[in-house]
Amino acid sequence: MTQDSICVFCGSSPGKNPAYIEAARDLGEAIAKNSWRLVYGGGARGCMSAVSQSVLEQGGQVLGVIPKVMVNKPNGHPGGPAATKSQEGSGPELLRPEATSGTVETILVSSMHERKAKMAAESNLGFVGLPGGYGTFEEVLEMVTWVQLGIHSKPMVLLNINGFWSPLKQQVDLAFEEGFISEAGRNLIAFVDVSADQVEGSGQRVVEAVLKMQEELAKRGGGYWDWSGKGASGVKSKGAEEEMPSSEKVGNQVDEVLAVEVPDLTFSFNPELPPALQNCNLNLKRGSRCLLVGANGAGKSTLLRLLAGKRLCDSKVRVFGKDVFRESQRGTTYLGTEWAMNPVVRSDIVVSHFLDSVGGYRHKERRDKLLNILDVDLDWHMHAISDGERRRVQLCMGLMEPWDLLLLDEVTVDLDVQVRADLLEFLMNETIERNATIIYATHIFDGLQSFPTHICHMRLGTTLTKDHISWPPNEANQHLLPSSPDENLSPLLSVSLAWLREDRIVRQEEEKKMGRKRGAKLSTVTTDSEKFFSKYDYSQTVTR
Ligand SMILES: Nc1ncnc2c1ncn2[C@@H]1O[C@H](COP(=O)(O)OP(=O)(O)OP(=O)(O)O)[C@@H](O)[C@H]1O
Repeated sequence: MTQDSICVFCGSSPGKNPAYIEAARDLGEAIAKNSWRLVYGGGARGCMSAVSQSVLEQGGQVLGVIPKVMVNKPNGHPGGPAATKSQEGSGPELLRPEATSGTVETILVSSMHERKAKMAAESNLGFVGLPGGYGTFEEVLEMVTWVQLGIHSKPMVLLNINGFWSPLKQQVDLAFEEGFISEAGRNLIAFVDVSADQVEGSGQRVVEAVLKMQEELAKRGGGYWDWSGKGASGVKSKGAEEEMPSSEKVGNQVDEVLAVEVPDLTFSFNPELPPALQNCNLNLKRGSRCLLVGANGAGKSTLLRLLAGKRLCDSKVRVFGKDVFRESQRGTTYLGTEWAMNPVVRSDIVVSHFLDSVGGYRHKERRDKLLNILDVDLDWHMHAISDGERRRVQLCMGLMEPWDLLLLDEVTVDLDVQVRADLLEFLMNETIERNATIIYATHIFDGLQSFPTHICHMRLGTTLTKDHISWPPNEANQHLLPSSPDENLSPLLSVSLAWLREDRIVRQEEEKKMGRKRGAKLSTVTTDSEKFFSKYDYSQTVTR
C-alpha cells in the first residue's frame, strides 16, 4: 500500500519544554488531516510517540522503522509479536496504537544506516525535523546532504520552536559566508519559526512549508552528481537537464524497463549463517504472472520480502528500474501472512473504518468491487471474525489501491474455494487490463493451471534456471521441465510435485554431507533430557 508519506525526525525524549510534545502532537494531527502517512523512527516515547500517537488518534497511517536492537520488552511499541517498547529515550508518553483507529506498520532493520535509508525511501514528500539530540541532528543533515549531492530532491523543514534550530541556521549562514555552502545550498533547509506559547496550528504551517519547498526544489533541477548509474563518470555535465529525455520519450521506453530484475542475488540474514538466498535470478516483464514453486524453506518468502524493500540487499536488484531498498517503491504491494498476527488488526475496529483509514474512500470503485469479490461485510469487527474473514479484509485493504507489482506470499491459503477462484480471476484481469505484474508464492496449485504466465523453481535458496520458464511451456523451455508427467494430475501440479520430490533428494544429500539428517534419529544412547523427563513426566498428570 502506498500513500503520500512524510518522514519526521525528532527526539525520543520529551524535552524540558511541554511545547515540544504539544508541537509534535499538532504536527501529527496536520499530517493525518492531509491524509499523509507518517514515517518515523519507531520509538515509543517522547516526541516520537507524541507525533505518531497523534496521527493514529486521527485515524492516520504510521510506518515505524526501527533497528532490531532497540526493540525489547513488552509495553507500547508495535514492532514485535507482542507490543514492545524502544529502549531509547524516556518520558511519560507511550505509544498506544490499540486505543486508536489508525494503523501502524513497523519495519525492523539491522542498523542505523539501514533505518535512515529506509525512512528516506519510504518518504516521497520529504522530511520534517522537530527538536532532538545527536541522532536527530545527524538524520537532518544527512538528508539535506543527499539533496545537495543529487541522491534525492526532497524538502527538509525544521520546526524552530523557541529558537531550538536557530544555532543551526546561524551555522549554515556562517558556512555560506565563509564559502563552504553555495547560495542554492543555503536554501536547502526551511525553518518554520514558532514560539512556545503559540504552538497550535504550527503543524499545518509545516505542511505548507513542505509543499512550497517541493515546488522550489523542482525548479532547482537536481544536485551535483548523477546517481542513476547511466553517466559514465557519474559527474553531471553542464546542461545535464537539457539532455534528459522528454516525458513522451520516457513514455515510449516504459515497456523496456523490466518490472523485476534480480541478477545473481545472494542474501544472508546473518553473516554467521549460510546465505538464505544464493545466485538467484529472475527477470520479469510488465504484465507477467510468475508463480514461485519450491519446498518449505526454499527461499520464496525471503525473495518476496527483499523485492518489497523490507530488508537491505544487493543494490543490483531492481523493481521498475529502481533500487528496491533505497528508492521509494510506490506501486509495489506486498501481502504476506504476518499481517494477521499484528495485534492492531485483531483489535475492536469496524471494517469500514479500517478500510477508510488506509485510504479506502479514495479508491471507492475498486474497494466496492473487492468487497463484493471477497464477500466482506463492512460492519464486521476485526476482533470478532474468523482467520479467513480477516484474510479477506487484508486482501481488500491491500488490493484496493492500484498496484503495478503485487507480491503475494501464501495469502490465499485460508480463503474458501469460491472466493479464491474469484480473486484469481480479478488478479488475472488486473495484469491484462493494467499491465500490472504479480509474483505469487503458494503451495496450493488447485485452480492455478491457467493463472501463471511464468513459473520459477526455487531450491535451497536458489532459482534453478537463469531465467523463469514460460507457462504453459513452449518448445524452448520444455526441456527444463520434468520429463514424465503424471497424467492423473494437472500439468502444473505434476511439474511441481516432480520438482519437489527431486528437491527433497538433493536436500537430503546436501544435509548428509554436513552430517545432518531430518526425521527420527536412531540412537541407543539415552540422553540427559530423556532421563530427566522420564523421571518427571508431567504429561501423566495433565488432563488431555
Ligand atoms: N529471520 C530469519 N533468520 C534466519 N534465517 C531465516 C529467517 N527467515 C528465514 N530463514 C531461513 O531462510 C530460508 C528460506 O526461508 P523462506 O521463509 O524464504 O522459505 P520459503 O520458501 O518461503 O518457505 P515456506 O514455503 O515454508 O514459506 C530457510 O532456510 C529459513 O530457515
